[in-house]
Formats: sequence, C-alpha cells, structure tokens
Amino acid sequence: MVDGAGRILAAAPFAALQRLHPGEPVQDLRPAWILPGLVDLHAHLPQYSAVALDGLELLPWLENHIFPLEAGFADPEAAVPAARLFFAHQLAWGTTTSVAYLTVHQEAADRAFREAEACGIRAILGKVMMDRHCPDALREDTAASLAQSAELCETWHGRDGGRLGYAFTPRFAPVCSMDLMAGLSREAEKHGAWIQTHLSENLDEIARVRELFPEARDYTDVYARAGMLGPRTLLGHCIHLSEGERAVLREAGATLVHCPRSNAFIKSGIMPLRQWLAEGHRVGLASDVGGGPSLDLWGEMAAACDQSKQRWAERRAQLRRLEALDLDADARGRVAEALGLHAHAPITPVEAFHLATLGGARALGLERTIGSLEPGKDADFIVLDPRAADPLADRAVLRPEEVLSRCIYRSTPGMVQAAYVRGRRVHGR
Ligand SMILES: O=c1[nH]c(=O)c2nc[nH]c2[nH]1
Repeated sequence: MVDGAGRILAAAPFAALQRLHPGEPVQDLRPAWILPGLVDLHAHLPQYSAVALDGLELLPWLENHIFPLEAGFADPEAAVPAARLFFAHQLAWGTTTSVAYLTVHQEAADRAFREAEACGIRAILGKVMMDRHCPDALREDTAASLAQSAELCETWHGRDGGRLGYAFTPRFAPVCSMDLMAGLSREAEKHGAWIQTHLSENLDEIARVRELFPEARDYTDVYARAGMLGPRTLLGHCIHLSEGERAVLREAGATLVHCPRSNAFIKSGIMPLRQWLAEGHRVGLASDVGGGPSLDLWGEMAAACDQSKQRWAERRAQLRRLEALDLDADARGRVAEALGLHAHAPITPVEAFHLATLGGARALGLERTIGSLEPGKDADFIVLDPRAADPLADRAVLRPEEVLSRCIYRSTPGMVQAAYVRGRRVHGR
C-alpha cells in the first residue's frame, strides 16, 4: 500500500493486505511479484553506445573506444538522446536507482540531469573530472573542473526531495592530480555529496599509479591522502586489493562496487566477492556499462554468482592437488593459507539480489529510504512476472528463492512489467 506522497504504508501478501485494509482501492497484479527496485551503483552513461566491443584491456580500451566517444559530448545535445535511452533501459530492467558517470562536459552533464529529472528515475550522477595524462580534448584545467563540478552539485544535489544527487567523479588516479582530488574531497564534504571513482581494476593501471604517485604506499593510499575515502565513497571494481588497503577501506566505510561482467569482459580479473563480504566491507553491485555489456542488473547478479562458484571450484581443485603432495599437515595448512585456498561458500542468488537492492541502498546511506519494501520507505518498486523466466511458462510451484534464481539466471527484457519511483509509474504497460 502506497500513500499519496509515494511512501509505503504497508507491505504484506495480497490476501493479508486486503483483510487488514478493507475498502482500499486495489490493483491485483498476481501472479506478478512486487519487489524493491534495483540499485545500479556504477555505470557510464555516455558509454552505452560502445558496449561489447571485445579485445582490449582497460587502458587501451579507454584510449581506443572510450575517450573518442566521450569527446563527442562536447556537444551538449549529444547527451539528451543518450541519457533518455540509458535511463529508459535501466528502468525497463528494473533499476530504479541509477548511479552513473557522465563526461567532463558541464553542459552535457546538466542535460543528463534534466533527463533524469524528467523521466522520474532516482539518480546520482557526476561530471567526470580529469586534469592530466588524457587526450587534449578531455583534459580539464584543475580549478575549472572543481568549479564546474561544484556548480553542478549546487544545482542538482538533493533536487526533488533528494531523488537526484551529485557524486564528485574523478575518473581514476592515473588521470587526476593530487590538487584535483584533494579539492573535490573538500567540495564533496562541504555539500554532503558522494564521491565515485575506480580503484584497483587492472594490473597495468595499478603499475601506472605506482609510477605517478611514488610517495603513496599503494593505490588506496593515493585516495586516502587526497581525503577521498569515507562512507559516501563508491569505488568501482576493487579486484586486486592488498590486506593493508582493505583495512584502510574498511575503516573508512567506503563501498567496494562489484562489476562482474565488466571485470570479465575487459580481462581485469575476478573480484573475491565472498572474501570481501566476509571481511565486513560494504559491497554493492553494478553493470558498469560500457565495460559491462548491458544495463540488465539481473545478468550481473548471475555473473556474481557464477564467478563466485568458479573461484570456489578452482580453489577446491587446488586443495585436492595439494592434498596429493607429500606434505605433513602443518606444511599443507601453511601453503593453503598462503595461497588463500580455504574457499568460502559461493554467493547465492538471494545474496546477489540483496546486493542489488538493500546492499546498494546501504552503500549509498539510503537504507532508510529505499532498498526494501517496508512501511515508511519510498515506494520504489518493480512488478516482475516470473513466468517470463520460466522455460515452459507453466504453473510449476517453486519456492520463492527458486523463482528468484530463475529470474536472475534467465532474465528477459519483458520480465519487468512496470517500475515505480516514489509510487509514480516510470516504466511499464
Ligand atoms: O571500467 C572502466 N570504465 C571506465 O570508463 C574507466 N575509467 C577509468 N577506469 C575505468 N574502468
């Protein structure tokens, strides 16, 4: 049940709600399910037209495919159809909260915000910032980058009762000076805005950071020195983190954003998701378009489960090989420990769904507003037809977690019948 202000008044099975609130107007959507809207924590809006171009690793992929494309957003009008399509497709897949990177162009960023405002999606967006080691067409003056980002933040952060928000968006350390990163940290703090960037995605990227910031202990330390790490910081990828880096990130309460299909596609590696969760990190899930091939977050949930199963199976096989060696138990234990072979259980579909909903909401500090269907929260929800994921579209009686597993592994474009943000229908028939 939703009130006139778009907040959830009550959430319960259909029959129970009818009994508890007789006489209220009712829409019977059965056999569809009502679920919380999905939270995509990291995607690049301007890169949607460059998805699925295979072959390169991160740094050459950026130079060959991405930077030339992003330069096209110097024309602000380019952002309008791009943003319209991007948000429409996110909503069609059931993503009601979109956290996305734009380009370095202030006007194009403003246009993208306007599209988000108009289409009704909940969105946290940011103009990309980069002031060195990138193509001339995209390189910004440090002071101008800070001033333009602050202006966008002042215009858009908190707009429409908080439906829109601003994330300061330094692309990643290889293209940002320390002055830029320190400056944006102060601005983000001043405005209570988010910070989003990339961390530890690719081995060549990490080596470049080491060259550029020899005074820093490691990649994470670069961001720590700039004052960028805190509970409102979203860090894309986070695959190759040392124990020391993880301690710093945990202490800061920053979010590690898992982008499984992008990580696989541009050959960056597999994030040890179970381990990061077991260590107590905040973790969310993301499509990372255009590194990821699609805005279908269900596919990302499936990939998160599959990659975690793969890690588990590989480690189990390595343990078996270790057992076959002529080692005493003590030595075997030490080797297993050193190689990190004590596999944790794979991620389940229910856990992946949690990451894509309440986990994402917690990452944003919005868990009192979105992420689950509870009285008092905003009515951001989707109507999902599980029959669309059923091979026979039949009446098989499955447990709820089995139905969810099917929807995750067999997501189809028509599966989400409708999407609502604050009780307003923003997608659907
Ligand atoms: O997957 C990625 N996409 C990007 O656009 C990017 N920029 C820096 N690092 C990045 N990683």
